[in-house]
Amino acid sequence: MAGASEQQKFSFQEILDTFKLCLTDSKEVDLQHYVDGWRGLIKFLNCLGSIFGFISKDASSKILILVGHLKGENGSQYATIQSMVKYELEKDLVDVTKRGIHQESGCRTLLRLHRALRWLELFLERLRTSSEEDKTSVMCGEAYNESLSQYHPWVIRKAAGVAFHVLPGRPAFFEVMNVGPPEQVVAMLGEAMPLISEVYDITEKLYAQHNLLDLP
Ligand SMILES: CCCCCCCCCCCCC/C=C/[C@@H](O)[C@H](COP(=O)(O)O)NC(=O)CCCCCCCCCCCCCCC
Repeated sequence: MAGASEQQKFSFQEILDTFKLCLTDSKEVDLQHYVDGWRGLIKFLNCLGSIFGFISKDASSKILILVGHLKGENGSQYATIQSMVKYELEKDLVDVTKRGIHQESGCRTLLRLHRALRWLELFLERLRTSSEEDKTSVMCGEAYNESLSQYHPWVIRKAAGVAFHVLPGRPAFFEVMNVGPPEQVVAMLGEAMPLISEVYDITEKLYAQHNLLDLP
């Protein structure tokens, strides 16, 4: 996040603002902003405790792969998710049927984050419409079961379930989000959700068009 050091308190608003910047005028998804949005989320996750370390580590490693592409000699091809897909498919840089020599393709790496974005969408929507007595662990678990879990083996699902249990309760969770009183959190989410959904939907359609949704 611009200007904020790792330890500094940050607002969840900043993270969602970064995601908002993802959409270009022609409705393409800017990869640098997408990556920055995830960086913010990982930072937030790290504030929740070391039990989430295995999750943030995996997400960070995927971010690093994408940054490598962005900073690489063909970086300009990675300006948007659309240009990345076009470039990698044209140059045969994607393992379409089984894991092979292109395990770190932008397409397969981003797909993992894209699937996690669906979890985020479902979780934030639950958070937005929740009431005081609702449990974040339940909201998080339900969102996970409806999305990301289908791509994970049993051990990961089990570990994720254990981690969800130690999530702070709704009031403390809102506190960490550092947005203001609950009404303000709800309003902020209401404003940001449509944009996150749009980023998700555009990516989903693009991947479907090119048969990339099952990349190994
Ligand atoms: C608030 C609690 C946050 C809980 C996060 C829920 C998601 C649980 C994901 C569990 C992932 C476990 C780590 C390992 C995953 C990998 O096996 C698997 C497959 O990778 P591969 O094909 O390269 O082998 N990787 C993935 O599916 C990518 C997972 C990326 C997860 C990123 C989660 C970031 C969460 C950010 C939290 C922000 C919370 C904001 C709420 C207000």
